[in-house]
Amino acid sequence: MPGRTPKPLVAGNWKMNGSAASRSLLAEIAAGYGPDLQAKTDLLVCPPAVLVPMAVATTAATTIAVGGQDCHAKVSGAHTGDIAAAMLAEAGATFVIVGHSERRTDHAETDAVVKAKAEATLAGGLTAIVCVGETKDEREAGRALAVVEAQVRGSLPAGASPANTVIAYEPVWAIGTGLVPTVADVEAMHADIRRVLGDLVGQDAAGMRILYGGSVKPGNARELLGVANVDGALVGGASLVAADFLGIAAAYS
Ligand SMILES: O=C(CO)COP(=O)(O)O
Repeated sequence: MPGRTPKPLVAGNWKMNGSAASRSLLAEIAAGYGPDLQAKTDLLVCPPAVLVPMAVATTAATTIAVGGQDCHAKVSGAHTGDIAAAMLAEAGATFVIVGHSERRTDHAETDAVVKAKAEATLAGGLTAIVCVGETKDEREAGRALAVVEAQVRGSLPAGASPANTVIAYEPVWAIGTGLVPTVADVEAMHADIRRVLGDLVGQDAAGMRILYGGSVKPGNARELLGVANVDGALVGGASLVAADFLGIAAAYS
């Protein structure tokens, strides 16, 4: 059976979790990521920045990619506590998550800030995972599609292509709650994001990966990830348990 196009990506966002002991989690994930799984699904782990070198070293003999969870829009300078895309790249990361709703909320990141960070990611030679998603109030008001469309238009980096940019649709109300949208709602949203990408990048839209995120677990992965235009998952809590993360990755096998 031919694999899906674009090739699905299952990405783990560890958020502010993990320690040096997470080496064993990564070793377990690596051990379970066999040739069949590798052929169908790409795997990425995004630990806190200080754990990136450990994750890179632990996965060095595998095809598992490592990413950061944020970067600054500037390449260097007086930005205490921040980290540049090039620093993540030097540590061996190849992806950066930008515009996660937790950062949009905790750090008041606007679409313009997210776009600048995504552009810094591309300039550093890494792939940006640009996160978008509506709140519960916005969905209940019937504004989900419009809100996400505006976020995609406002956050997509200049020069975005399937090789350097991934979109992650994460409804804020589904993150860490166990709640998930209906298959019909996921299908409608992902189709709409594809349409908007068509406006923005033309034919390249077809090859750009659009991930779903928000309470993805092994038990719902096949249903959610099997939806048209869902090209993988951005996984929070379940990415911290090897069997769960691998179980989600197996959704496309
Ligand atoms: O925010 C998320 C991934 O970035 C999703 O988190 P959960 O999978 O824990 O709901």
